[in-house]
Amino acid sequence: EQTFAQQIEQLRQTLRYHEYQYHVLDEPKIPDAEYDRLFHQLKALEQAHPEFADSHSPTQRVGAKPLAGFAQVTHEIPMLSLDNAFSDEEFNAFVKRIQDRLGVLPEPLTFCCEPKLDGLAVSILYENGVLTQAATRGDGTTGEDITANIRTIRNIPLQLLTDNPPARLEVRGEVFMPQAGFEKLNEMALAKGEKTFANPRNAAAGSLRQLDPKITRQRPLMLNAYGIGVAEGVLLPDTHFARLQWLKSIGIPVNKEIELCNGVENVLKFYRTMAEKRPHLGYDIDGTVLKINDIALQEQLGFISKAPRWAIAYKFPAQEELTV
Ligand SMILES: Cc1c[n+]2nc(N)[nH]c2nc1OC(C)C
Repeated sequence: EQTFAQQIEQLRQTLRYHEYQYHVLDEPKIPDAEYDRLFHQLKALEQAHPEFADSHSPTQRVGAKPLAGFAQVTHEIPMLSLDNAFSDEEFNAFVKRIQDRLGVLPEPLTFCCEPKLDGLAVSILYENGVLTQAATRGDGTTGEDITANIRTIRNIPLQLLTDNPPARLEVRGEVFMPQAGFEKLNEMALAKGEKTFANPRNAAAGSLRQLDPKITRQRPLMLNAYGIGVAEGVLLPDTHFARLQWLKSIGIPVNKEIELCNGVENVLKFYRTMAEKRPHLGYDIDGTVLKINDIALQEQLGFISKAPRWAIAYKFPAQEELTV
């Protein structure tokens, strides 16, 4: 016979596990209806036993009341932008600059290749495994505190799925709105005579800038992590790809198109493959981000004033503006 505290704790663990299977592994183990039943069972138990309230419970996604404004957050590590390439020649020139700078290079040079999601870059801080703060990129140094809104995004865990979480871990990634959700949102806005959004990126930005988390919660937003900022109390893997795999293992969603490419030819093949996949992904991307995978090499290369020397966004030609 379980105590109420044990029932509540067990339901919280079960729901976190199923959120991970669904949102991170894309391998749900139970039907959505069963998940909903467990969720409402936990909600009822927590309401009946407020002495066991816990702000990190999977039920605690919607902030209390609307904010009057957004507080400012200073990024401990600046969130820099990326240098762009618009042709193979420009990408090759990027690689040549790296070769000139590093002199001897591992052969082949391994790149971690990622789709560049067309959303908003955010920073999410977990302290001792629980989500404590989230901010927009802002100007790279200072962003807006959007913690309450980030907490409403279903594929962002409120608690990391690990028994020994880092003291502090800053996850960096892109919040975006899938195309299907964007079209549904605009249909509803039209039906209600409200303003529609020009594209999913604007819809994501508008949804994250809502002062009322109850509105943000109704918007179909998702996160895909692409990097780590601050990390304390944990020994991180020594390649970028392994770091992303580690993030995924502790419950952080990472885009499934990301792959390692050895040598420039394979990187350019990845770029062309992503260009072909682009119309069928179900979300907007505006190019790829191609990063030196080895962290030691990244640190040797460092950053130009505003962007890293070790990464470049190879963008697609601007898509003809879709008239919504
Ligand atoms: C600004 C940015 C944006 N993106 N998007 C991806 N996929 N990776 C990535 N990395 C970024 O910056 C790091 C290279 C520092």
